[in-house]
Amino acid sequence: MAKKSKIRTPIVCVMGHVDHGKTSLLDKIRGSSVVSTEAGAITQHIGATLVPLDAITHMSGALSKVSVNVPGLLFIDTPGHHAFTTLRARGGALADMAIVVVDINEGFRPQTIEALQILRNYKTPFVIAANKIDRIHGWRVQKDQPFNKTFAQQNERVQGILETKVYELVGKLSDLGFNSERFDRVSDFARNICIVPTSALTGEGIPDILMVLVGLAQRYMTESLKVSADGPGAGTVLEVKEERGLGMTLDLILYDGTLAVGDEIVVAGNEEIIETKVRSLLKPRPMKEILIEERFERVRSVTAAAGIKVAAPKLDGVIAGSPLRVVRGPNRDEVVEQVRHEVQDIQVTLSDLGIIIRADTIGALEALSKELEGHQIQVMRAAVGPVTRHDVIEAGTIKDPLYSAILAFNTPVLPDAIDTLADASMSHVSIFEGGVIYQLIDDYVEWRDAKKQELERQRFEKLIMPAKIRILPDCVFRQSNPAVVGVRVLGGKLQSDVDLILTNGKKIGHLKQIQAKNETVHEVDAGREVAISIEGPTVGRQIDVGDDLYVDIPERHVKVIEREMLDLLNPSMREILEEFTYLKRREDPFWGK
Ligand SMILES: Nc1nc2c(ncn2[C@@H]2O[C@H](COP(=O)(O)OP(=O)(O)OP(=O)(O)O)[C@@H](O)[C@H]2O)c(=O)[nH]1
Repeated sequence: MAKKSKIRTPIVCVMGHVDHGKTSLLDKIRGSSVVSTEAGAITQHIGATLVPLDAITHMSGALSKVSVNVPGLLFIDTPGHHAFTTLRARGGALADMAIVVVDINEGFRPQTIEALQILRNYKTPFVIAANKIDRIHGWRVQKDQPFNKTFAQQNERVQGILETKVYELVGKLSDLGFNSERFDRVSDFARNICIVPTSALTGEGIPDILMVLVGLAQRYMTESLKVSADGPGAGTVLEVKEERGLGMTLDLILYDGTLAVGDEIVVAGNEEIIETKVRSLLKPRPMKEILIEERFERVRSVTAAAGIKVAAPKLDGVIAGSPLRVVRGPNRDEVVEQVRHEVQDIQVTLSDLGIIIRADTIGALEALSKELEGHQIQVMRAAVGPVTRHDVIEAGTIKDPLYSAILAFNTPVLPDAIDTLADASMSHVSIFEGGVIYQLIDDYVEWRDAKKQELERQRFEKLIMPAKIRILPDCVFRQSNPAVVGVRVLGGKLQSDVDLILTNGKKIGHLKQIQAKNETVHEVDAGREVAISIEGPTVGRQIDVGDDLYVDIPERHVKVIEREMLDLLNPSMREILEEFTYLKRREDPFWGK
C-alpha cells in the first residue's frame, strides 16, 4: 500500500462543543483496534492515533473496489479548537481535516459554531458527527454497525426523529452558509458537508465517519497530501518534555517526508533557532508489551504522517508549536531561515489604532486575530505570552477609549499587570480573559458598546441645547446685577449657565441660575414657568417684559448637534434649533455648517 501511493496519511482533529462527545469519539476510534488479524492494527503514536485503511474498510464492510490510495487516518489525540488552531504547519493548520461533533439531541451550541468559523477561516474540509444517536428515545443499539445497518433496524418513529434532527442541523448549517446533507445522500463532497449520525458510546456510525474522511481526503486532498517518502522531514512540536533516561525530548507530529536517527534538525527556541542531531526516535510500546520495562520502542526512521518522540541534545527552550525541519544536503542556511520565518510570520493584520491581543501560542493568536478581523475589530498589537504591565500601560494610552482593551486568549495576566490595572489612571482599561474565542469577542463587544453609549450620553450632556423663553409681566424680581425675572419656556430645553440673545441676535448676558418653586434646577422643559437670574442686562434697558430670548448655542455645539444628534432632540427642541440657526444664518449662511 505504501509503495502504491506517495500520498501521506491525512491528519485529523476532533472539535465540538463541551460534552458533545469529542473524547468519547476518539476513544471509540482508538478502541476499535480490536479488529480481526487480517486488518491492519490501529496503532498508538506519540500524541496521535493511526488508523490504517485496512482497518477502516474492514470495519465499514466497504469493499476495496473503490480504489483508495490514502493509507489511513492519523487522529490528533488532543481534541478541541485549541489543538486545531495551535498546531500549525507552514502557516496553516496542522490538521488536514476535522470532525465537528454535535450532540444530535442538543444541536448547535456556541463552540460548534466557533469550530465551523475556524474551519471556514482555515479552509479545512470537515465532516459533522451527529453524535449520541443512541440517546434518541426507543433507539435499538446495533453495536459498532455502520449507519445504514443500524438505521434499517429502527422503527419508523425513531427513524422519523433522526431525520428531523438531521434536518435541524442542515438548517443551522445553512444559516451559517454551508450546504449539507446526511452523508449517504451526498454525491458531491465539494458541494455538501456530510452529516454522519454516530454514537461514540455504541460505535454506531463510526465506520461511516472514517469512510467519509477517507473519501474527503481522496477526492480533495490528494495533491496536498503528496509527500516525497524519502524527502527531508517537516513537523510540528506538540510538547517539550523531560523523560527519565532520555533527557529533554520533543513530541512531534511529522507531516511531511522522513525523519531518521542521525538527521540534522532545526527547531525554534525561546531565544534563538536551535540546530541539533536526532539521537533517537521513540514510539509508544503496543499495549500487549506493557510488561516490558522500557516504555518506548526505538525506531530508525519514520515517514509522514506520524507522531514520534525525538531525543536529541540541546532541546532546552524549544517552544511548543515550533516547526521542526530536517536538513539534508547543502541548504542548511535556507532551512534555518525557513524556521525563523515561520515563527516570526504571525499573520495578524495590525492597525495604528486598535486593541491589544495576547495568546499562548502563535496559532492561537492567529485564530483570534482572524475572528476579530471578521468582526471588524482592529488590533494594534498582537503577541504570544501572558499579559504584561507594559500591555496595560499601552492600552491606557490608546487615543480612542473604545480600544483600551486587552484580550487574553488562553494565557494568564501577570501579577504586575493586575497591579497596574488597579491604578486609578488605568480605570478605563479592561482585560478580557478566556479560552473561548467567541466568548472573548462577545465580552469585548458588550463592553465597547456600553462604553460608546456612555460616552455619547456624556457628550450630549455637555452640549448646550436650544431653548426660547419669554419674559413674563409682573415678575421682575430684581432689575440688575443680576437681573431676576420670571420667564416661560416657549420651546426647547432651558439649561442654566448659558448665554442669551434677543430674537434680533443681540447679545444680552449670561443665564446663571434657574429657580423652579424656590429650588435651584439645572434644566427645565418647554411649557414651564421659572425664575432666572441673568448677569449683564438691566430690565427696562437691554431687556424688557414681553421680550423673547434664545439660548445662544456656540457654533461648534450646533455642528455636533446637527450632524450627530438630531435624532436625540424632541420636536420642540428641533423647532427652536431651526429658528435659532435661521437667525444666525441670515448673516452667514455657513454658520455652524
Ligand atoms: N449516550 C451517549 N453518551 C455519549 C456519547 N458520546 C459521549 N457521551 C457521553 O457524554 C459525556 C461527554 O462526553 P465527552 O466525550 O467527555 O465529551 P467532550 O466533548 O470530549 O467533552 P469535553 O472534553 O469536556 O469538551 C460523557 O459522559 C460521555 O460518556 C454517545 O454517543 N452516546
